[in-house]
Amino acid sequence: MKIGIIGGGAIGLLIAAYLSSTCEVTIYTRRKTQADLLNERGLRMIKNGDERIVPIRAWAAGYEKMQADVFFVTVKQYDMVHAIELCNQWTDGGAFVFLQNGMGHVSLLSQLKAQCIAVGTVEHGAFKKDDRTVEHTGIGKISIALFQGDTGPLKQLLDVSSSDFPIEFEHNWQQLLTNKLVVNAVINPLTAMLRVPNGELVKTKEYKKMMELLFSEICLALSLPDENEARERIVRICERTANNRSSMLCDLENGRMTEIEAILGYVIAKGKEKGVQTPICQFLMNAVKGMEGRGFNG
Ligand SMILES: NC(=O)C1=CN([C@@H]2O[C@H](COP(=O)(O)OP(=O)(O)OC[C@H]3O[C@@H](n4cnc5c(N)ncnc54)[C@H](OP(=O)(O)O)[C@@H]3O)[C@@H](O)[C@H]2O)C=CC1
Ligand SMILES: CC(C)(CO)C(=O)C(=O)O
Repeated sequence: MKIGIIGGGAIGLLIAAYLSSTCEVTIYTRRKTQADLLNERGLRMIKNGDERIVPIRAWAAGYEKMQADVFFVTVKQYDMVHAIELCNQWTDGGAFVFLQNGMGHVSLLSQLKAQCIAVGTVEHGAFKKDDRTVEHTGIGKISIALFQGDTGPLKQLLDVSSSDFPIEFEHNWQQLLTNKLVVNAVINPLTAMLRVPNGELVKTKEYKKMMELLFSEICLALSLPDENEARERIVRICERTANNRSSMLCDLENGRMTEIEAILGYVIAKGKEKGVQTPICQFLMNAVKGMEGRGFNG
């Protein structure tokens, strides 16, 4: 099976490392320097302190046709517009799986000229140490749900799923993404603003209250059907990833843009549609946007 991975970041490198033992994998990077490095020196995967080198093929995206049975699109939300243009121009077949956190990408998917489109969530923790090195910091799974078309080549992913790197299929894409959205909408902005690891949100009494206030607002804005289940999921993830710094906190610490627009921006927009006020979400969104691109000393 041929796998194309668009984006050589933490998640792109992680998927490449695991699937290359059973599939023909090509990573399509944004920068030619990264593709050259991966081709010359291989991908370095670190897990539990052990490292292994995985020989890999990489190309800079946007120079020649990209071919695969399944493409995983692993760029961040803010690069999605360009990624869709890239896919339309340089692919002419294959199924697409979009693995972004948040919901911003969903409205862009109708612009993709493809027969089979799926979305998914990633429960692994992955950290890109340099352009060829990824550390697998938290073992989880990838869940995929069909967004448009029929499952076609996606079914083959079940054959390459393993206990080390499970890939599962869900029926309802909206539910799959909403469940993850709520987790990210609560944990990410709070940890980013308070500058604490995920576990602190459930350990510190005052932070737990902040979390509950934010969660209540999100429940109303999204009309969540089962609040208790959603609350339990958030607490479970805070506990399971207690020492992790959320991706939003890491982005701010490193002076990068965040995915806040695709996460809280979406919740705020949904609130507006329903006439639900979302002052806490707006407060946090402004706080995070104000900190973007500065690093914490800026
Ligand atoms: N890391 C994690 O543990 C988790 C991440 N996710 C989600 O997965 C998604 C990806 O995250 P992550 O891998 O951490 O992000 P990274 O920033 O590490 O990787 C994104 C990659 O996309 C590349 N890229 C951007 N535009 C293009 C383009 N036009 N063509 C080819 N490549 C491009 C970037 O290249 P360049 O380096 O040149 O800018 C970068 O390497 C996000 O939505 C995130 O929320 C979900 C769960 C866990
Ligand atoms: C689940 C969580 C909050 C883990 O850190 C995450 O997805 C993120 O940091 O973006």
